[in-house]
Amino acid sequence: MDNNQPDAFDLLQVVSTALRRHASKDVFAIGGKIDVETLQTTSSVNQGPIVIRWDSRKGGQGRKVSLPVPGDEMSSRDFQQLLMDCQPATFGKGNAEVLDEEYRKAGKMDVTEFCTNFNLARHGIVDTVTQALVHSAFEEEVERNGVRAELYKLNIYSGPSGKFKSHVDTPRSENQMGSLVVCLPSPHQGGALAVRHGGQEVLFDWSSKDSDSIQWAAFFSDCEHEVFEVTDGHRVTLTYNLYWTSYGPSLMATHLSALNQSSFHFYAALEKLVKSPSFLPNGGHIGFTCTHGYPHSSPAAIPHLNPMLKGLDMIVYQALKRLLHHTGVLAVLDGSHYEQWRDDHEMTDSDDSTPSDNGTADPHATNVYLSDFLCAPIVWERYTEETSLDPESVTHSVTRDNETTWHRERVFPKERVTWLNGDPRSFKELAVAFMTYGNEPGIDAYYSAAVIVSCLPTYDQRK
Ligand SMILES: O=C(O)CCC(=O)C(=O)O
Ligand SMILES: [Fe+2]
Repeated sequence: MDNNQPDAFDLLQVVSTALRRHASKDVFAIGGKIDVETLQTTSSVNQGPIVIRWDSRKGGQGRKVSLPVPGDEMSSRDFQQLLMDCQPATFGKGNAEVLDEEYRKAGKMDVTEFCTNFNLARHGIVDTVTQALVHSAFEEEVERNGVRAELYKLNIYSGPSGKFKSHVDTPRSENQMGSLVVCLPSPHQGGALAVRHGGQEVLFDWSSKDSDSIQWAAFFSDCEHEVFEVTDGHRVTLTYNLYWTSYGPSLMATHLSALNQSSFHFYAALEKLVKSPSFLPNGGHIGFTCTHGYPHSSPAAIPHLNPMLKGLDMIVYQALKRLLHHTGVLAVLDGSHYEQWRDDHEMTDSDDSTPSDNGTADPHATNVYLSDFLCAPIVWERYTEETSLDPESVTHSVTRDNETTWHRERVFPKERVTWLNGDPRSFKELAVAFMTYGNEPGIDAYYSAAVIVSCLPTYDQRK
């Protein structure tokens, strides 16, 4: 073995440390890149280069410059004028605003002095920040579900000595969660941004000779950061303050008034249905078969499932939740091979309480096995004459102190569900729910489809 090679165990240890339980907190700065080429082809309306417009102090005229700055003389002159129209950037020291070029050497233009066609939302930057940072800060912070970015300043750090020494940004409100820096296409050398937190550092080096991309970084407010010296060229940035919002993309599942449901045709029809005395007067379950697939592999994923619903599934979930409080996303297990097996062995259903048709032939209702997770972990089922593949009574083993015991549990109750859009088992997109393992070698599987099921109270209760 090469002694200079690190031991695989040490390498693994580094990975484990990085991924340790609270690793989410280690995500404190993220960044990304947009190629200028992509920029010019992603929108039919807002095509072309990034443009900055401002009122020049020279003659009070409106000026504009495109980035990257085209090679012609006039464009270079406009860019020079932008440099001249920027003011020396200050920074906060205690309560005072200080100008000290040893600490910060940069030009700035306040947001009231310029405008730009650069559009954060168009490039998904805020979406990415929300996705990556909101979840890193999630834990107890219930009201922090999304992020809003507010343009703050244009800054130009020019070579040979543009810089901003180590500092923490002053929060502008208690809702401020971080800062976002977007580096516009302009050739420069040096000027890397270092962001530090908890003894770790992330470096964003956007220096480039050919200014072919927009690069950005976002970080939490409590991170110390610094811009190293720009040795050549001009590093042009837009800075944004990032604020928490109480509403975010994943919140729709719990934010029931987010959508005006009454604008949907089906909502009025559904409301009428559940208010009708002739519809399930003794109560029951109503279900909707999801139109998208939701792969999940553990019960722990359940709390995160509702926020992930897509399209019509989310709209129906909201509607049912609003009308009938007890609504959940579940799986329907396809127990057909158990039923076949049972019939072949001329056995009756093990559970006498299995709901029946009650004499009313409702073509929309079927008896199904429900699971409260969409794709259960492998459940070890021991084949016995009586229970082979019975979804209602899964047998699983627990090994403790080298001793294995077998448990039988009623994990997948059979319920009668009235379907709003058809029994999921008639849809073809069923996902594997769990695998069973018999005494005989061989593996079998149940299949499942995601459904939204609500409990409908009796008519007297829901009146
Ligand atoms: O330009 C950067 O990368 C960071 C600028 C900065 O830290 C600030 O404006 O407060
Ligand atoms: Fe800063």
